[in-house]
Amino acid sequence: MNDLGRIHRILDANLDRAREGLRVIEEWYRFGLNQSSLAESCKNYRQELARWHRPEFWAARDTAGDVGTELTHPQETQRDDILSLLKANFCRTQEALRVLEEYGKLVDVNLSQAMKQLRYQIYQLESELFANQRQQKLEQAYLYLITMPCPNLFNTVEAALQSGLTLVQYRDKPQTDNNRYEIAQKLCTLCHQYNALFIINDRVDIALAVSADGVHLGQQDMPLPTARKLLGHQRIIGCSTTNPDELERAILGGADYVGVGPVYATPTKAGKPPAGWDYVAYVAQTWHKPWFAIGGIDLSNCETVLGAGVQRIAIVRAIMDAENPGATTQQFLQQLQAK
Ligand SMILES: Cc1ncc(COP(=O)(O)OP(=O)(O)O)c(N)n1
Ligand SMILES: Cc1ncsc1CCOP(=O)(O)O
Ligand SMILES: [Mg+2]
Repeated sequence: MNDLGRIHRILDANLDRAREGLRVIEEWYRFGLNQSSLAESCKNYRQELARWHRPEFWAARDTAGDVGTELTHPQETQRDDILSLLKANFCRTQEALRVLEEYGKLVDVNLSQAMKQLRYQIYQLESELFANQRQQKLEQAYLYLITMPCPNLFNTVEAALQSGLTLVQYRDKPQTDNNRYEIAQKLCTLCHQYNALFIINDRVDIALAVSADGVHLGQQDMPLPTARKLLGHQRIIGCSTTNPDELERAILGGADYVGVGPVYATPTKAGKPPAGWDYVAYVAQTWHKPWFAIGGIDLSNCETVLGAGVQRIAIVRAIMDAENPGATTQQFLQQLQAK
């Protein structure tokens, strides 16, 4: 085989690779998310790749003589969750397109240009998927667990995740940065194993460092527009609010959700006065994205809170301090579902 034949062989393998990666992604859009327009985009990209697959590329195929068929990285045989599976297939597709773009330059400049364009389109698709995926999960979350430092932090969070919790915030004020980073990393992995969103309190840098799903910012934390610049639109930003002015700033800044409270005075946020039920009612009328009532909520007053127009709640002590955090999580979820 001459060099041209070898290049055709590379193009053949990578056209297949890109199509396979896209097919895996397409199936999730179609059957996992019921998103027909995104599934359709994948199908169109696959068809475009098929149009570039010329007979001379097929003719150069030599599967039996491919020295790479035996090379499998251990990470390829197992994936932790659906997101890592999708990420791996986006990566596979983009790499194949990059190879096609480079080797295509030696054969057909139009093919090379088309592959470059397609690669950008796939990047866009990936960004949309991950942004979308997070927003959808947020929409579906009615119970938000906020952690507090405790000796059995991981077991407590895992028990809640096992009971169906899908949204966790890591809040750990008196902590050194290196410990905070390590704990955040472990919690992030744990939450993603259970397909739950993982948010970091206060710290945009830690959120970026551990690839968390987002950050929660209070009025004393980094300004929302700055955090948005750093985190981009793929990640979630939540804001604490206690009055209509703060809510307006959150709306203008493009917050994805807001915390509303404290609805009751709480030792977890000692000294912060309750925001008042009028403000709760105001948010219910004004804000159309997810919002979570927070502060002093437990199983004994949850029904009263839900009776005041609240649909979502954020909890620290009532779960973190519970004798049986899994059972308590279940009881909160049952009360929320009954509404
Ligand atoms: C969901 C949610 N709502 C409110 C807060 C409080 O944030 P903040 O006012 O910044 O106070 P700290 O939690 O940082 O003490 C929150 N963390 N989460
Ligand atoms: C962080 C925060 N912000 C307003 S109230 C609160 C703490 C809520 O904690 P708890 O659920 O233990 O009352
Ligand atoms: Mg804060």
